[in-house]
Amino acid sequence: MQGRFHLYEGYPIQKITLPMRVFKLMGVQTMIMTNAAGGLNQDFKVGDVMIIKDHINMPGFAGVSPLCGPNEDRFGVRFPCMSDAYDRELRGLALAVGAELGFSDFLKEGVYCVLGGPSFETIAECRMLNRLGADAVGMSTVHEVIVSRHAGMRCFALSLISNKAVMDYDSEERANHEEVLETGRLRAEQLEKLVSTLVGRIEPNNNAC
Ligand SMILES: O=P(O)(O)O[C@H]1O[C@H](CO)[C@@H](O)[C@H]1O
Ligand SMILES: Nc1nc2[nH]cnc2c(=O)[nH]1
Repeated sequence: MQGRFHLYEGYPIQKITLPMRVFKLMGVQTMIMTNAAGGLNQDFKVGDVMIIKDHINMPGFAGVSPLCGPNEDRFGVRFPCMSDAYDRELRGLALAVGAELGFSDFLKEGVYCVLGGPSFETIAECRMLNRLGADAVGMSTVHEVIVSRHAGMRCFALSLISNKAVMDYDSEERANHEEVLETGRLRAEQLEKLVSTLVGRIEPNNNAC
């Protein structure tokens, strides 16, 4: 996909994730997703690329899930497991490929937290999310992962740390979308290289879920 749909654009969550079911019907077995996210982990720098190892689904806590409603049995079970949402093998492969490409300095692993947006977080919200165990915060990806996993597709996802979440009341920094876009432009080539090399290393017969 070029781009994606977001809750903050007003789309129902089932429409946001409809493409995942189309991919499943087309025979796709592995989903690779990328996003831009604010860095909550104080060790992260702008421009770091975080391999997502787990997520915190804030809208899910409030009952906003793409799987709400009657279960579509032809895709998956009523109560899908999420403790293995981000494929361990692909994460390891991505770290190895990143090292080979000389990207280890900016390649990290961590937990992504999704919020509804479109407002960026307050300082108190950033502090809370960090204490809850989130390393990065954004407004996408998790809904797609949930529907992909429900349908038995493997998931791999990367967050580009496009800005640092503001955690300090004395800070003059302000989250803004221009910085998000600019960081994306600066890392685009390396991200493309990382993903295309990774795709070339995925064994077709490794894909069975
Ligand atoms: O998650 P993606 O769409 O990559 O982008 C992230 O960056 C945008 C905000 O700057 C929001 O869309 C947020 O979700
Ligand atoms: N929620 C959220 N989404 C983002 N996308 C890019 N940066 C951010 C951020 O700081 N917060």
